[in-house]
Amino acid sequence: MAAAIEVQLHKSKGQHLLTNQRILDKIVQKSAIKPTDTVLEIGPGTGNLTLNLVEAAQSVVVVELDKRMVEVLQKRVEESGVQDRLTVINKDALKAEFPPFDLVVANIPYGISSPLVAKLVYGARLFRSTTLLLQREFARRLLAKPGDSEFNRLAVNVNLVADVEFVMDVSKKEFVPCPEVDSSVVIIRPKAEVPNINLDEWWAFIKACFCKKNRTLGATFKQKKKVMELLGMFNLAGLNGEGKDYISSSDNDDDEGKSDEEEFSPSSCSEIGASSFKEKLIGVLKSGNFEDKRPSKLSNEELLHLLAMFNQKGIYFHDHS
Ligand SMILES: C[S@@+](CC[C@H](N)C(=O)[O-])C[C@H]1O[C@@H](n2cnc3c(N)ncnc32)[C@H](O)[C@@H]1O
Repeated sequence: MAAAIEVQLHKSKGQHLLTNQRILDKIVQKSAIKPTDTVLEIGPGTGNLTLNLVEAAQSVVVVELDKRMVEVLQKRVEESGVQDRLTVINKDALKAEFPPFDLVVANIPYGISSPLVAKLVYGARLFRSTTLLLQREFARRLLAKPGDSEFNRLAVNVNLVADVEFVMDVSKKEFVPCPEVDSSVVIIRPKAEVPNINLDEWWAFIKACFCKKNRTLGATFKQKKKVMELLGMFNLAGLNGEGKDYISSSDNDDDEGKSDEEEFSPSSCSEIGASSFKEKLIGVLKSGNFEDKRPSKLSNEELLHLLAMFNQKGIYFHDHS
């Protein structure tokens, strides 16, 4: 049975408990848990979902930050006589090392959605699927396709390694206390095959391309700041045009509410090197017909192709932010 609220709930820790048993049942059913599975649950709270998971799986590992929650959860699990199937890790899920598990099922604190999804999909542990209850806007971004207004860096990076399926919307009224936002359930499944690329470089490249996601790539790579950053890296590395060219992608993400940055045009001798490098960058974009394209409309295949073209010209991406 759901509910059992014996502790004061803190909004700052995302403590909104899901109390509708029909929705809890559907989350468990959609997760397709096998009786031999070990399920990882992040943020079990007082255990509304946990009690359902323990019934379906061989064992459940929960990671919960709040000791008060752990005490209530353990009491409920003991009352149900299933404590042997539960392992509790009383830590921050972003810092804890996860033991082996088959799948994740969780109603997570929304404040850690982004780093937690990254930790799961890019983490060392192999798993079958991750069923997550997320803030609706975040779920929509995960599900977005190129050209959708919600499509951004998060969708690009997650879609490189995983497929995301929409399961259902959940109204904020189903939680205690009622949060300000609605929710949605999605299932994330790792792709069977992922591109054989340097992921650190991919993230830096995507960060550079999406620094203003609706700006053309030509405009992005003409920015004075980018070119000058590159020049700095050039001098630092002492490469002077030989070997790898590193482009920093320390810019802020996304485009809302910021004025455009100045385009690079050389005004002194020290800026001549950067000017020719800018031409090299634009040459790559032009040769692939990418100059007028906006990153928010490009598929992962197109972005992978562009990265390969930069690499062929000896240009590599590197995040030193
Ligand atoms: C949205 S509540 C979900 C509770 C429960 N799963 C449910 O559906 O009723 C999120 C839970 O995550 C816990 N939490 C918050 N930040 C956390 C973190 N960084 N690591 C682990 N647990 C966290 C909160 O204490 C809270 O119990």
